[in-house]
Amino acid sequence: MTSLMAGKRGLIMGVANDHSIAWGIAKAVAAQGAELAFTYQGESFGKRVKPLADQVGAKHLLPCDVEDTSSVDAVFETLGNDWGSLDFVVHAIGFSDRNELKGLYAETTRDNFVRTMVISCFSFTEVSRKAAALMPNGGSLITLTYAGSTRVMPNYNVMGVAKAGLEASVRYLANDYGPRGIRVNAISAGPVRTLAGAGISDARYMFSFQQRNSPLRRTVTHDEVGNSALYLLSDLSSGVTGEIHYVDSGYNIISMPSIDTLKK
Ligand SMILES: NC(=O)c1ccc[n+]([C@@H]2O[C@H](COP(=O)([O-])OP(=O)(O)OC[C@H]3O[C@@H](n4cnc5c(N)ncnc54)[C@H](O)[C@@H]3O)[C@@H](O)[C@H]2O)c1
Ligand SMILES: Cc1c(CN(C)C(=O)CCc2cnc3c(c2)CCC(=O)N3)oc2ccccc12
Repeated sequence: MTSLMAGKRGLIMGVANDHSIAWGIAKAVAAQGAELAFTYQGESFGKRVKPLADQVGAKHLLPCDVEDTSSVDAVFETLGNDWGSLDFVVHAIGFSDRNELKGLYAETTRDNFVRTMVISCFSFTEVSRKAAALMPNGGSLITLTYAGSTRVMPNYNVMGVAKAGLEASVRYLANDYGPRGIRVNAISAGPVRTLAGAGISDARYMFSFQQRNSPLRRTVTHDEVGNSALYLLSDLSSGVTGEIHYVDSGYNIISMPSIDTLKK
C-alpha cells in the first residue's frame, strides 16, 4: 500500500454517520496512513461517530458545535496540547432550516440567513484561523461546497448564498495563508445520499436528473469524494491552493441536457 499520508495528523469535522462525505474522506486518508481526530456536533451524533472513529484508530473524538465558539476553541486547545501541530483539517459542515430549503429564496428569514452563514460559511474561516496557528510547517485545509453557489439549484436557496461566501472565503484564506505554506481548497461535490443530502424535498428527482444528464451518467459516491480529498490533503497537490475542485460526474460543465436523455 502506498502511504501518501504517513506521519500526517489531521482533524475531520462533520462525520454524522457512515453515509457522511466526511466519512468517505476519513476512510481515504486513514487508508494512506493518516492519524485522525474527529469532532461531532452533539451527544446524539457522538454515539454514532464513536464506532467509526475507532474503526480508523482516531486518537481524539471531540464535541464541537460551530455555533459555540468556545467549543471550537476547546478542540484546537486539546489538539495543540496533545499533538502540538496539525497537517490538515477537513471541514464538512453545513446547515440551514429545512423549511427554507424549498419555495422562494426571496422569503429567507434574517435569522435563518445569519445562522446559515455562521454554520455553513463563517465556521470555515474560524476553523482555518485556529488550525493555521497549529501549522508551523504548513498544511492543507479543505471544505465542502456545492454548485448551487454559482448556478441556481431549485430549493437550495440560502445554502447557495452561503456556499458562494464559502468559496470566496477559500480564495481569501488561500491568499492569507499561502506565504505560510498552508493551502486552502474546496471540493464541490455532486449530490450524495447523506443525512443532509437526502433530507430535502424532491431529493429523488434531483438524483435521477443528475444520473440522466451528467457526463458520467451517474451520481458520485462519498468514496469518490474521499479519493479526490486525499489528493488535495496530500503533497500531490502541493502546487494547488484557492481552488474549487468539482467531483460531480462532470455535471457543472453541462448547459443543456443531451437530446438522447430528453427522449427517454
Ligand atoms: N450530500 C450532498 O449532496 C452534498 C453535496 C455537496 C456538498 N455537500 C456539503 O458536504 C458537507 C457535509 O455534508 P454531508 O452531505 O456529508 O451530510 P451530513 O449530514 O452527513 O454532514 C453534515 C454535517 O454537518 C454537521 N453540522 C451541522 N451543523 C453543525 C454545527 N452547528 N456544528 C457542528 N457540526 C454541524 C452535522 O453534524 C453533520 O455531521 C456539507 O457542507 C454539505 O453542504 C453535500
Ligand atoms: C443537492 C442538495 C442538497 C445537499 N447539499 C448540497 C447540501 O449542501 C446539504 C444542505 C443542507 C443544509 N441544511 C439542511 C439540509 C441540507 C437538510 C436537513 C436540514 O434540516 N438542514 O441539499 C439541497 C437542498 C435543496 C436542493 C438541492 C439540495
